Order: sequence, then structure tokens, then C-alpha cells
Amino acid sequence: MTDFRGLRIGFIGGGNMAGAIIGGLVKSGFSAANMVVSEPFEEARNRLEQQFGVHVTADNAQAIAHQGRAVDVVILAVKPQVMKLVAEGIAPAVQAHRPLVISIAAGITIPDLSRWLLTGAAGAAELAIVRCMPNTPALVVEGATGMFAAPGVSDAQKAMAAAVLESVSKRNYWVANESLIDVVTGVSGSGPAYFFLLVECLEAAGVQLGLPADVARGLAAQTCLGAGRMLEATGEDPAELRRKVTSPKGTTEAALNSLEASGIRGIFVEAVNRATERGAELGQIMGQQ
Ligand SMILES: NC(=O)C1=CN([C@@H]2O[C@H](COP(=O)(O)OP(=O)(O)OC[C@H]3O[C@@H](n4cnc5c(N)ncnc54)[C@H](OP(=O)(O)O)[C@@H]3O)[C@@H](O)[C@H]2O)C=CC1
Ligand SMILES: O=C(O)[C@@H]1CCC=N1
Repeated sequence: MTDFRGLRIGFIGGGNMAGAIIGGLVKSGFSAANMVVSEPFEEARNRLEQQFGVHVTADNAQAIAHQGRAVDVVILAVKPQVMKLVAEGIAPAVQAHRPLVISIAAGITIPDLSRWLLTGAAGAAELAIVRCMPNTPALVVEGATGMFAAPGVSDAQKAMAAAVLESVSKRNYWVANESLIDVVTGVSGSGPAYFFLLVECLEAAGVQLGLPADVARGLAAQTCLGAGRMLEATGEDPAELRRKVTSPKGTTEAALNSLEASGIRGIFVEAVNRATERGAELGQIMGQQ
């Protein structure tokens, strides 16, 4: 099996998600010395340099060819709202060095990205672009990622993209069409926030009913973690695990009946749907620029 840990990787944008992926890559044995991050904010650059030992620069083109050497993979980790500007700016470097491009931006479609990255190109050329949606648990190598490859991406490049994402994600899935990446965004890209909210809610309920805040926080957070670990360790259907907690006419049943009566399932379908639609909408708005 190919060892991808020697890959040279450039990051455009050194924010939350780039930091999470760099942290995961380093934990997985990728060399920080082979990574270069371009980031306009000096404090963020210094933080990344000190924390991980990566090379940093304020010049985006430098993250594609650093000290005269081209990277193998460039990860676009800027907000969707600045992606057009950023992509057009790095277009000459991408066309010259043709790295595998991995975009993690919510909503931005491969056709738009390809068009921006081919700005000024003489004739039609196909770029290797993988669009994916990881999530912040990548920082602790517990990420979940959905990926979609443009037609111009070879099997070897798909393996390279998967190796990068698998180094920070426990679950990595290729999806059948690009629009499903918006659904992945709604389920797992934004998903960690739903679980953090749940912990906040449980903590607040505990406090309201008399527990000290630190105790309520500890119980809620560990219960979230423990439930996740059980899902992983047993491989059982979550519905079955839920049934095992729920004694007939007991306390869990009382709580679950309350949640069902409040329409918990519909609430989540609606929330994921809203996130999915927002992803598609962001792509549409940015693509029209
Ligand atoms: N956060 C998450 O959970 C997830 C986010 N994503 C996607 O990842 C992308 C990044 O999100 P996130 O990390 O949260 O956002 P951040 O704002 O934390 O990171 C984006 C970084 O890009 C920098 N930046 C801004 N303009 C430029 C530029 N012209 N050239 C280079 N860098 C620039 C920003 O600097 P400055 O702050 O100075 O503007 C910032 O540090 C988004 O597209 C998002 O959709 C995907 C999965 C999960
Ligand atoms: O909220 C967002 O738009 C990004 C994409 C997925 C998680 N955070």
C-alpha cells in the first residue's frame, strides 16, 4: 500500500478547519515540514507555525510552490465567500504546477471552482479537483468526511485525497453525485455543533434542576462521549442501543416520550434540510459572482 505521509501539502487559509486538519495530519505521522499554510492574519500564521511547525506565508501562491518546489496537494480552506477571489488569485500557480486540489468549502461547486482556477488559461484544460466535507473532530483524528471527485481525477489522485482525509477522519465516504456533499454538510459537516448544543442543553437542564454547573457539564459531556464510544465499540444499531437504556415504564421512556411529543425527529430533519439548502444556496450565490 502506498505511504502518503511524505506528501507535500499546501493550505490556502489557516483558520479553524485548516488547523483541525493540520493537527490530525501531524498526529497521523504526516510531516509538518512538508506543509505550508498561507494565511493573511499574522497572529494565526504564528500560531500555526508555533503549534505544528508548518511553514507559513502570507502569499497564497507560495502554498502551491513553496521555496521553488510544487506541493502535491493543495487544500482550499477559506470561507465560501472569498473562494472566487482566492481561486482566481492562485489560478496561474495551479495551472503551472497542477497539484491535486481539495476544496473543503461549503457549497462551492466543482464547475465554479474549476472555472475560477482556469482563469486566464490558454485552451481547455482539466484540473484534478476533489470536493469534500470534513468536520472539526478531524483535530482529534475523529473526523467524518464525505468526498466527491470531478471526472478529471485519476484513481491515484482519489487514493491521495482519501489518504489525506482518512488521516483525520475515522469514516470517509465517496458520494455518488456532487449535490450529496451538501447533504453531508447538513449531517456531519455541521453535525458536531448539534452534539455540542445537546451537551449545552443537558447541562442547562441539570443546573436548572439543582446540579452544580461543573457536575452537570461533566455528566453531559461524558454521556455524549460514552454513547459515541458505545456505538463504535458494539457496532449495534443506535435504535437497539437506545432500547437497551429504556426500561419499560422507566425514566428514559418518560424523557423519550417527551422528546417524541415535541417532534424531535421532524426537528432534526428540518435542521439538516436547512443546512443542506444553505450549502446549495451559498454555492449558487457565489457561483453567480
Ligand atoms: N468550521 C467547520 O466546522 C467546517 C468548515 N468547513 C469549511 O471550511 C472552510 C473554512 O472554514 P473555517 O476554517 O471554519 O473558517 P475560518 O474563518 O476559521 O478560516 C478561514 C481562514 O481563511 C483566511 N483567509 C481569508 N481570506 C483569505 C485569503 N484571501 N487568502 C488566504 N486565506 C484567507 C481567514 O483569515 P482571516 O481570519 O484573517 O480572514 C481564516 O483564517 C469554509 O469554506 C467552510 O465552509 C468545512 C467543514 C467544517
Ligand atoms: O457552518 C458552516 O458553514 C461550516 C460548514 C460546515 C461546518 N461549518
